This record gives sequence, C-alpha cells and structure tokens, in this order.
Amino acid sequence: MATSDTLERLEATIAARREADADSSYVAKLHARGLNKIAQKLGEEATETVIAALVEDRTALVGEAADLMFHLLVLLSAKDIPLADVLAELDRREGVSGIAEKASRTS
Ligand SMILES: N=c1c2ncn([C@@H]3O[C@H](COP(=O)(O)OP(=O)(O)OP(=O)(O)O)[C@@H](O)[C@H]3O)c2ncn1[C@@H]1O[C@H](COP(=O)(O)O)[C@@H](O)[C@H]1O
Repeated sequence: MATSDTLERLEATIAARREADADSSYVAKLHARGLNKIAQKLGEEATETVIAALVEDRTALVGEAADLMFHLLVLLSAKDIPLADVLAELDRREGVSGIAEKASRTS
C-alpha cells in the first residue's frame, strides 16, 4: 500500500537521477533545462489537476495529482529543500490548529 514512504522513496529516486543522462532520465532532463522549466511544468500540472477535478474525471484526477506531486518533489529537489522540511511544517500547523481548537473549547 502507498504511504508517505512512497514520497520519501520518490524523493530519493529524484535525488539519484538528477545527474543522470538527460536522454534516459526525465528527472535529469528537467534539471538540465533549469528551474524556470521545472516551475513551468509544476504550474501546468496544477492547472491540469484543477481541470480534472472540475470535469469530475476521477481517473484523470488521480493521474494529474500524481503528476503534480512528482513535479513538486522535482522542484523541491532543485531548490535543495528536503521533503522532511515540508512535512515538518505540516506537522507544526497540525499542532498550531490543535492548540487553537483547545483554546476555543476552554474560552
Ligand atoms: N513519477 C514520475 C513521473 N510522473 C510523470 N513523469 C513524466 O513526466 C512527463 C510529463 O509529460 P509531458 O508531456 O508533460 O512532458 P514532456 O513532453 O516530456 O515535456 P515538455 O514537452 O513539457 O517540455 C512524462 O515524460 C512522464 O513520463 C514522470 N517521470 C518520472 N517519474 C518517477 O521518477 C523516477 C525517475 O525517472 P527517470 O528520471 O525518467 O529515470 C521514475 O522511476 C518514476 O518513479
């Protein structure tokens, strides 16, 4: 079953493929084309994800969401930001929202 380990494995694969031959690796090809291209691809995948959601095509939405998450990991890799930093930020917000909820219950 896919878990957050899936994203961690994919992050490691992307890191390992960054310097590969651009003819045989899509990750290497994207990195060779630079940050602007990676950012452009992420924007395109975000738009395609939104469209798939709005036309209510479940299969397409799952595929586009996978493309979006993959390209986000490529962008984070290009900026040398570990996935763990993003997950830690989500954990931090979970804690913050828990504190806000408790505060509203006691006031
Ligand atoms: N998850 C993915 C993944 N999702 C999407 N894609 C690629 O993303 C591309 C998107 O297609 P597009 O038509 O939008 O892109 P394009 O035509 O290549 O580029 P442009 O014309 O936009 O410049 C396709 O080539 C897909 O194969 C991916 N390529 C790789 N991975 C993972 O990355 C790993 C390493 O891949 P390589 O670097 O190719 O070894 C693989 O084992 C997979 O786990």
